[in-house]
Amino acid sequence: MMKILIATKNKGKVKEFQAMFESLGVEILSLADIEGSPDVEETGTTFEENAVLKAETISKEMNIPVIADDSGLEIDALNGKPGVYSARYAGIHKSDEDNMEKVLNELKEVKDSERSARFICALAFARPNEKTIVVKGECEGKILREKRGHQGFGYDPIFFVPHLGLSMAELSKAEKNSISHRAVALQRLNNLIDEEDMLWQKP
Ligand SMILES: O=P(O)(O)OP(=O)(O)OP(=O)(O)OC[C@H]1O[C@@H](n2cnc3c(O)ncnc32)[C@H](O)[C@@H]1O
Ligand SMILES: [Mg+2]
Repeated sequence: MMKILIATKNKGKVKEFQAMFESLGVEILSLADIEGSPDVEETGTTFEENAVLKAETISKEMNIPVIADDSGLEIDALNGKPGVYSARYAGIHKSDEDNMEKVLNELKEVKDSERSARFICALAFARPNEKTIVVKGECEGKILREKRGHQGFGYDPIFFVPHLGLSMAELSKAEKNSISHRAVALQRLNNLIDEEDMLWQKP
């Protein structure tokens, strides 16, 4: 079975990639499996830049193919914030809970009709001596007034998916992985790789 390293330390992302890659016959490793792996500083101003930075740094260092995910939440009433700062919105050492609380507080006075938001996921696939591929996926929704559900990770409990009538944290793993920003991006990456005739699974 082919193995791919996902350059992330986020356990929520790793679980979702493992589930989504299962059907492609690819085994997923993450930076959590590699002792002493470096923290790549996310200095980019876009999701794509940060994904490329993370993937290329680790791919060069280890000389293997690497996928990196840079993702986050864009809220229209906050002019796109927290955006690329989603992981550290409430501060560097703050938790998902703190981040959600900050968002809920900032949106206290915002009407239901103006609470539109989207999750964004940029994936970069970096390989030694090849051009890096970057794709982006989105998932549209609205910010709730309080947390709902216990599945998923990050901002999922405050993100409402209108066409399903549930929060992202109320969806089963399979449901989230069929509609999420990460699923859309991975599908796009898979299509590009098929076009390049470079299938995940080598014969
Ligand atoms: O950089 P790595 O090591 O991959 O891990 P990270 O957690 O720092 O990941 P990002 O820099 O991409 O920041 C993503 C932020 O957006 C949140 N996020 C990303 N995908 C999400 C999802 O599917 N559901 C809820 N929140 C998500 C996540 O909780 C983080 O706060
Ligand atoms: Mg990060």
